[in-house]
Amino acid sequence: MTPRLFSHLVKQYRWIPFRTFAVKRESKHYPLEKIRNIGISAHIDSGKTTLSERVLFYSGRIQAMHEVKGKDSVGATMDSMDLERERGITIQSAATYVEWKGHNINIIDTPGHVDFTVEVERSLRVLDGAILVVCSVGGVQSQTITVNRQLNRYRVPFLTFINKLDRMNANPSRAMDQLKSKLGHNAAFVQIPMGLEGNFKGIIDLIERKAFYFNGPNGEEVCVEEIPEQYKQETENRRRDLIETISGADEQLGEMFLHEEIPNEQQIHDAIRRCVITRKFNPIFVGSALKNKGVQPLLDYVTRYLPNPAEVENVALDELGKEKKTIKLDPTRSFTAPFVGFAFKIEAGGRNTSASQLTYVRVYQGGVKRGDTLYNIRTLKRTRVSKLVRMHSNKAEEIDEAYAGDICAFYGLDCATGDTFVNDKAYQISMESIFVPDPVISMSIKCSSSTDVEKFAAALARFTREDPTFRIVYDEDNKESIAMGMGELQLDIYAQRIQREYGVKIEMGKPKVSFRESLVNPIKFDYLHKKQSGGAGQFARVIGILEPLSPDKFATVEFSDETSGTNVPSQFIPAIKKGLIRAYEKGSLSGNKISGVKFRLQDGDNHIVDSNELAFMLAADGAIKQTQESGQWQIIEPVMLVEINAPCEFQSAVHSLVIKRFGIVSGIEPREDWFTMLAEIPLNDMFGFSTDIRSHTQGKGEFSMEYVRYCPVRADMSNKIIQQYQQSLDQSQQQQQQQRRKN
Ligand SMILES: Nc1nc2c(ncn2[C@@H]2O[C@H](COP(=O)(O)OP(=O)(O)OP(=O)(O)O)[C@@H](O)[C@H]2O)c(=O)[nH]1
Repeated sequence: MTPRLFSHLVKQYRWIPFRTFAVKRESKHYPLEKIRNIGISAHIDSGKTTLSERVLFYSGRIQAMHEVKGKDSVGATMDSMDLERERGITIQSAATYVEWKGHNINIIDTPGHVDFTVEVERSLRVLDGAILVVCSVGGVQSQTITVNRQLNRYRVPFLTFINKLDRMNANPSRAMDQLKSKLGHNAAFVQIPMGLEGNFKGIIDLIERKAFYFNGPNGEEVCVEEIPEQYKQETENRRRDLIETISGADEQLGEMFLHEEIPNEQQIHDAIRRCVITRKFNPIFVGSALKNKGVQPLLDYVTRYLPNPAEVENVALDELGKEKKTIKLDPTRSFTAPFVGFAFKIEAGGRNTSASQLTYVRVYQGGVKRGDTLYNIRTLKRTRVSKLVRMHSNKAEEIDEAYAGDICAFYGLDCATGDTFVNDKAYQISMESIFVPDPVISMSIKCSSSTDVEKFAAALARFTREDPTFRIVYDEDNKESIAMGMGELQLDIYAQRIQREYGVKIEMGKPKVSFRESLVNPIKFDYLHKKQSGGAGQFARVIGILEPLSPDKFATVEFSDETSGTNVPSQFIPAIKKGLIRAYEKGSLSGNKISGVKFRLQDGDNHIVDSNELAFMLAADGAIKQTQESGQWQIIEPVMLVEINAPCEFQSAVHSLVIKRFGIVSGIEPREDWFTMLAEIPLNDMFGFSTDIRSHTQGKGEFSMEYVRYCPVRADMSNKIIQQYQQSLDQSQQQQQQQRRKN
């Protein structure tokens, strides 16, 4: 298939329609104070989905509970995709809502695997609060650190649920110490457990000084009793710790503490709420989702401590006017203020359905009704809201209207993830988009049979549209399509989805790491692009320095306009930037992208007639080529932070495995008869690691990893990559010559 045909097919299939099963549901109009938009986020397998299932059950949203990979083979409600149920992992974030004691809680369950991190990113972007789930055995793990970073990025208030207290070696105190030491949280218990592991009976609320038991076959009967004698002293000690910790963060309680006044229950609750909303304090709750203990009180505290949509300041950027300013959005739930909605997730559709694209929208201001006309601020295109729904996992429930603070979904909107919608074309404001990390891994991808090309293109068009971290590029040198993503698991899941959902057999190449090229030392450039071939000529000159960025910025590029005067007219700066984007696509050492450089434009030249955008674009491109010829370049690669958990007897085996893969061990933490090892290992040396770790630990070891930074590759590796690239260039040259001769 030619690249043109391929890209034509990809474009043509962008609009595959999707779900049909919307049911009509009465939408209740909640006041702002009674709304909570929350996410459940955590490291892999901490119990997010299991917890969501309990929340749905206790709130009466579902009639029966099913386990993740449970014996009944039904699977948890929020893991609706077949692959999620089979593998017992969450792949896509899923939205639902419940009513809890007069409150409307909109919930998004997110995946734990780092490969699907954009799902967490987009959810946290639109939520007002979160539950951070931590396993009482694993404590703070590598993905907990990532989630914590994401919570910080969007300044999301959160509380922590330490789960799995029924497990062997459960240790909630250690987990809390890690939250303090590893994540710098100002944390204290609000609840403590009565017993642990097989002996875990219930929880004690430190503020109310009450014991909670969860009886009945599904823990649905919450019994509140006096605290057993044996826990009374611990309760008082922990309660004191709690008040001291909050007093350090909250002015009002701090004042009382100084004057040795004893705060009452309400005053403690109020102080915690203030500190949670301002992110000064992390209250710790405990329980076991699987054993149905601790979930109902957790929900009570979600409504008590986490903010309602009006308590979180949301701003948008005024796109009109020279100086862009931020505007505070009005959270009032009415049609008075102009509508502002943010598209944070897209489902571009399955194969045999008739409705159109489903777009998840968080409403930030005003309201929207079915039939309303909206404008996409990025494209200024107008669209009609043909169908408005609320999502309950994979089920769409039709509603008539949505207001500020709601999370809903629209059918038929023409948009991309991160677009802002308004109902008044003159009201041009946009909201900050979602942080999308760059892909770190790639594989060649093709369909086995030429008859499936159309379906294959349709599948790729859909998945690249839905997931901004999944990208397809066409490699001209090797004449093949390359799928790029965040990890082997993500690409493997898409390969399986293409086969299952589109019936297309595909072949994938070996995974390849996304190497990059970066500069070693600063280098000056002075490039003149001049062309005179009859008619209008082209003239543009750019002068400046290309500098390497610091290693922490190796994955980015920067540009600075340091010109004075009019040698480079300011209207050509965007064209220069465009030229750079093109030039950075392919380095000359290995054909990989260029990054980690700063283009400092200091001077240049123009011609009154012959200078135009194209000329300056080509001049920028030429300047980069010039620096490639004369500068010293290096190849850089993504390095991962790998966390390995295994029984202590395998520590030296795991250590040598890490060293063999060129890893640098940054810490080993023993706990009971297990240890946790942290190491930085190049992603390129991680292939097949899961098989190795299993075979070196009799199947008991497990690991997770996340991207940390780009680093220069080893010298031997660098030579190998350069050699391979040169060989592939020679080969394609020979093929072209042969082709020419044939023609
Ligand atoms: N012993 C015990 N196991 C639990 C508990 N909660 C969850 N699990 C188990 O832990 C495993 C992972 O649970 P999930 O709910 O899928 O965890 P998750 O965080 O949603 O997983 P990902 O989304 O794939 O990261 C499942 O086998 C659950 O049955 C708990 O409280 N105690």
